[in-house]
Amino acid sequence: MKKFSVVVAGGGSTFTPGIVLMLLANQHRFPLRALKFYDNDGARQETIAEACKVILKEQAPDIEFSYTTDPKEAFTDIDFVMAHIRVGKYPMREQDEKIPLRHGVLGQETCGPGGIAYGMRSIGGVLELVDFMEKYSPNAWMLNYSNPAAIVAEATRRLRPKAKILNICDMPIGIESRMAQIAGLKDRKEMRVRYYGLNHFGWWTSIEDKNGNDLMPKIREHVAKFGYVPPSDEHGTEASWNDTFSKAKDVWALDPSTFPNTYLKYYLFPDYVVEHSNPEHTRANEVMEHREKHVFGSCNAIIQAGKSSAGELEIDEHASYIVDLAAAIAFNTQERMLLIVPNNGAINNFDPEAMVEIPCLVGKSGPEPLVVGNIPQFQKGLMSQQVAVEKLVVEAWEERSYVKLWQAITLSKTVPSASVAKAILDDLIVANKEYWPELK
Ligand SMILES: NC(=O)c1ccc[n+]([C@@H]2O[C@H](COP(=O)([O-])OP(=O)(O)OC[C@H]3O[C@@H](n4cnc5c(N)ncnc54)[C@H](O)[C@@H]3O)[C@@H](O)[C@H]2O)c1
Ligand SMILES: O=P(O)(O)OC[C@H]1O[C@H](O[C@H]2[C@H](O)[C@@H](O)[C@@H](O)O[C@@H]2CO)[C@H](O)[C@@H](O)[C@@H]1O
Ligand SMILES: [Mn+2]
Repeated sequence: MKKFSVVVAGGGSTFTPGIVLMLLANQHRFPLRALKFYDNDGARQETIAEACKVILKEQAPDIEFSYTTDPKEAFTDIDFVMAHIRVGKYPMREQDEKIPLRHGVLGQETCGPGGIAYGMRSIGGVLELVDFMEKYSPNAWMLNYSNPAAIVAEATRRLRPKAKILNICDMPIGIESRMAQIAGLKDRKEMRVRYYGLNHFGWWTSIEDKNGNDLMPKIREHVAKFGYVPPSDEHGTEASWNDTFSKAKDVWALDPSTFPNTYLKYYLFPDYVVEHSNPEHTRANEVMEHREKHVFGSCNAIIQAGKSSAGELEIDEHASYIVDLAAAIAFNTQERMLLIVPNNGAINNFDPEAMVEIPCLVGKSGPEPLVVGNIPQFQKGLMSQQVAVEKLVVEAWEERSYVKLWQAITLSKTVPSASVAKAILDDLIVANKEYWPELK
């Protein structure tokens, strides 16, 4: 079987060790000859990389491993780029979440003004990765899950239309895992789903088992009472995430014929989110206090001891969708996956140039979207407003336009008025002066 060369862009990510463990657990279906890390923060990456070096030496010494901050070294002779960068890292995520709250508007990583600010930072970073890939390994594919995936996907559609890049998200994977548990199945892959929307803004319309039996009624009975909180939670979900999974029951009530992506809570219940937010301590603080501390603490322990058992790194099961995708391209498996792709008529009564998150069959030439057909007025109205926000952000970045970015924030369903939008925008400009293009 052919072996592949992969570069992880954003090697210093807290998700890198879990993804490396997942890649090692999937060598039978996606074997590696080489694995490289690339990051623009060498110190952050070195800690993650030196610990992963110990793990790789123990488990797969024949995989050639290296890490670098040099794009030419990183992107030469690779088959896949797995990209998960966070431009501005957690300190800027904290600003994305706290600045809107100062103006009575929800602060979130990928939604609302926070997501717009994050998008204005991410576009340049991801386009740079695409250009490195095309310069040094023109036949490679980029599997991008750098957020905000919706804005990044629109930017790559518009500004790198020929690039071999697939934009993906693991939120549906996580929710489907919970749905499978609720339905009494062992794994989400025992389900066959139909879904449509934008990234972090979608709905399931059909869920069947492999024999075509409708699982919606059983799942619906649970979601109506408990949202996506499963009967037993072996993973020990963090409180704020548990609240999000529980709130899905209220989001579901707005269209009981479907199941919602959890992110719709931010657009349909922004008042609830603001009431339950602490402007001094947001999700970014939780992640820095938990995931970042845990991952870097484990990596340092592994480096000190020279053995992986000294740390408590866990395989990122959800990330196996990345191998599903890479294997589908490498071996033409025709895997059925939710991907963020140009609509191009798949949703018949929606903008053909919108980037939509829908089921696709994936093979060596990339994704082949399945037809969705017409969508209802409620979802169409919500999606039209949100996709206009995402498109305006990309136009604002490309044209360096203050007014278009003001329009984008004003148009967001999470923002009450143009005056509040302007106040938030002016604060975000100051906070992002190192990262955004200068607006005129
Ligand atoms: N698509 C999804 O469903 C999904 C799921 C989980 C995480 N993510 C995304 O994965 C990314 C990583 O998340 P994290 O919490 O581990 O962040 P993190 O800050 O721990 O890691 C991000 C890394 O990217 C690096 N980086 C930033 N800008 C860069 C650039 N221009 N070039 C190269 N490297 C750069 C940083 O130095 C850092 O090491 C984020 O974008 C996050 O939103 C997406
Ligand atoms: O607040 P964070 O940084 O913990 O999570 C934000 C990300 O949340 C989603 O990814 C989840 C995923 O859905 C879940 O199953 C599990 O794997 O954890 C992931 C990260 O927590 C969302 O899809 C991402 O886009 C967000 O960045
Ligand atoms: Mn996501």
